[in-house]
Amino acid sequence: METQQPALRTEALCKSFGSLKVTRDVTFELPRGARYALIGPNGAGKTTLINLITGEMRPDSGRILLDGREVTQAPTMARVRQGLTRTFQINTLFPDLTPIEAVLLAICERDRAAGQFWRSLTSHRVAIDESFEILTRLRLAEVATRPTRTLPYGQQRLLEMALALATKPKVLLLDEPAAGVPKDESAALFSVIAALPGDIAVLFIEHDMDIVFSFASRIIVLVSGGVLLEAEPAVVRGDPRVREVYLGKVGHV
Ligand SMILES: Nc1ncnc2c1ncn2[C@@H]1O[C@H](COP(=O)(O)OP(=O)(O)OP(=O)(O)O)[C@@H](O)[C@H]1O
Repeated sequence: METQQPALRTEALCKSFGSLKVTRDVTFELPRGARYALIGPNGAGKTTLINLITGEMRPDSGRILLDGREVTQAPTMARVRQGLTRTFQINTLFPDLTPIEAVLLAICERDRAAGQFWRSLTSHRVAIDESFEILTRLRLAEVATRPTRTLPYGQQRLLEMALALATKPKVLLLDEPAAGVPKDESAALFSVIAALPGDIAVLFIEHDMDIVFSFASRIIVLVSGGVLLEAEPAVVRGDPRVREVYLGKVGHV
């Protein structure tokens, strides 16, 4: 039976490093299928918030719920098994593997973590088919057998997303997925993100406001660790506080 729970919910999350408060009472919900952007000036606490949600850091207080189940103290891998996956700002790929090898490995690792240690020949074929499906969805099928190091950087970032998809996520957290990608390729990369399956909720950090306003259905604005505003793009664009503390500075609105 479908539940009405949001895919992800945070409640009053707080985190300090010494006397520096980097996450202040952050409460928000990510509904199923969401395409939300997390924006804010440098140092606003965006990556820290992602690290708290994934379990790479523990909050000082507050709660995190995945599909209504509390995971605040759960290890990162347990959260991955419950459908929470992230990508990083930096490239984390193996340069000598091909995309099909990398995605297959990720699928085998997923199944091993789920307790499925042994595969019949038929199920290997199923895994290969699944790998090609993922690569096709991310427009990487044509380069599936080329070593990763020979791929243009934009395709390497797409391969990172393919590896994330191999975990069968319900919530996908993308930390600057287009970082380092030439501007004319980043819109193509985000159109792939927008076209991900409708049951995956996506939260992405992105600095390019043209991209944010084109691809986010809703925007969370973080300033000094706290949520200044969460609203539809048109409302964020017109909010004078956002202009003043963030957008005005970079002059994109
Ligand atoms: N492990 C840490 N120990 C101490 N301070 C940290 C740590 N991680 C982050 N900070 C500080 O916390 C604040 C928030 O950093 P964070 O990386 O979350 O911001 P951000 O919004 O992602 O920034 P950017 O847009 O530049 O990536 C910054 O002042 C940063 O220096």
